[in-house]
Amino acid sequence: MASKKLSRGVSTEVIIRELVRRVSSPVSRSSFFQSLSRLIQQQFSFDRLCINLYDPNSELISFFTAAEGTVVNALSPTRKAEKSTVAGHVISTKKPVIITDLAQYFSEELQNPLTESGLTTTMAFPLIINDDIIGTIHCSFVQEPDNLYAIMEFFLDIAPYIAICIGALIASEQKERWVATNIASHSDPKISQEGFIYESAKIRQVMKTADRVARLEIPVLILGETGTGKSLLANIIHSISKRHNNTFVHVNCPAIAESLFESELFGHAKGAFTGALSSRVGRLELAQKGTLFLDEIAELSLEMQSKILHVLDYQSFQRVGESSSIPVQTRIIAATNINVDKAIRQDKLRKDLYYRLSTYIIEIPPLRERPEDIPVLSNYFINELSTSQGLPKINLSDELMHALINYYWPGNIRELKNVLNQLLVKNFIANKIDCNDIKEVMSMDTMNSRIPEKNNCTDDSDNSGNIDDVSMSLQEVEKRHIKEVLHFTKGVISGPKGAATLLGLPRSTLQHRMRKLGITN
Ligand SMILES: Nc1ncnc2c1ncn2[C@@H]1O[C@H](COP(=O)(O)OP(=O)(O)OP(=O)(O)O)[C@@H](O)[C@H]1O
Repeated sequence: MASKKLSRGVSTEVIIRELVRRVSSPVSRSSFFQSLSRLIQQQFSFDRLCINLYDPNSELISFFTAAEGTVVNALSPTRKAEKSTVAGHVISTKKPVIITDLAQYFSEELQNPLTESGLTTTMAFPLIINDDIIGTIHCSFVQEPDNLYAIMEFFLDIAPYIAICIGALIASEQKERWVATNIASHSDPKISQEGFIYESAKIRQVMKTADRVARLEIPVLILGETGTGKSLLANIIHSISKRHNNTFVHVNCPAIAESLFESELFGHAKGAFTGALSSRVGRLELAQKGTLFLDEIAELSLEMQSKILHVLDYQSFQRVGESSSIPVQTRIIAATNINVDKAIRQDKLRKDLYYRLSTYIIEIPPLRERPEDIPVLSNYFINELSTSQGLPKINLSDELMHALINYYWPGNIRELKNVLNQLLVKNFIANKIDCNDIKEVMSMDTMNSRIPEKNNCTDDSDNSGNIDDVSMSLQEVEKRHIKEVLHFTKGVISGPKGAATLLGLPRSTLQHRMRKLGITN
């Protein structure tokens, strides 16, 4: 296939809208990929197009779906993200790669399957959501195209949207999987059909409220500590609202650099600033008729907060570098894990925005205040994690369950999930788990105070780090816990053995928290 000149007939904006439209209704990976491939073919010809997904925990790359075009037999569908490979390099640097002479680039001893299939030129781009790399997209050619630069620009424009679409598709696959495994047992009243697992009366009330609020068109503010399920609840509100056939766009506010936030959210006109080579649709517009979820909204600058207030008041916005207003029918759900009164007093959160958002506030209580949820959540996660990772299940003895129920859970459900994951791995390696394992996994040296004295798990523990000490604020507890984990990982933040993985947080979120809590590494 020879490369033809890049047609500017269809703008990237039209392609993006078409992609978003496709993922807004139920779609399979292969039909999404075929549509993408067809839309790209309308712009220029290529010989191979492929998308890889990346799992940071296992550091494995897998095909999103079968590649389009030239067959490259030697490529294994799941492989390690080695830096010596094109995909591995893009994943480790988060930067695109363009190679115009594959045969020369890869030495003989490092034969590349692409070269063996007759391809000479390849370009690969990172697929990034909220600063986390979820995969790579590769486009390869038998002959170097003469419009290589224009093709590169095209992919640079479109890659962030492909990432968002793939993220949405995978999230909906996960939800479907959950429904498939749990609907059969949904006579069990402990599991909500929408994917929120609970037993407590407190969460029953939260779900009741969410169900009512979802049917209204008002903004919602979700409050709760980190890892309590604010993002999951926002997603549920969207999926039971009238907007469920349109897109849910999740924006993790602190993960986007302040200088880029406005154009990320509102889009920009061509030439609006240096580097704005073409116009771009923002995330607000991507969520047209759907829901925009602004996570950790109080971390935004006051200027950006006032622009969001404008959207709420006038249902319109302006792209950066454009003077005309674009009407938008997007529902805004916001969340924060900070104390809002304090944030308003400290001028971190605009009072007017808070009032506008707080038409309806849903507060998710921390896990330690609803211990009834711990057994049902634990059993659910053990099933889910052991199935997805092919690990044998564990039976939580009364003693182990007691330890889980009496822990303070500063990282809430995210931390519980992470602890159970580590226990599954420990059990797989040693063929058993006991209180010592649980203590080790939960950094119990400092967090053991809630385990009753009679519990065997405490017999050799030092109770000095008593987090029930009323003088200790939650922030202090969080700070102390993060410091402990960093000490344990010898300062390593990312990677499978890093603090972010142990705490069950995205790396960028952990770094943000460390900055906020004044923790230097
Ligand atoms: N009740 C629940 N049932 C099942 N899974 C849950 C529940 N609550 C939270 N989770 C899971 O726990 C993890 C953390 O939840 P989520 O990201 O929604 O928390 P969050 O409050 O938005 O956190 P943060 O403030 O750090 O953004 C996710 O994997 C989510 O699916």
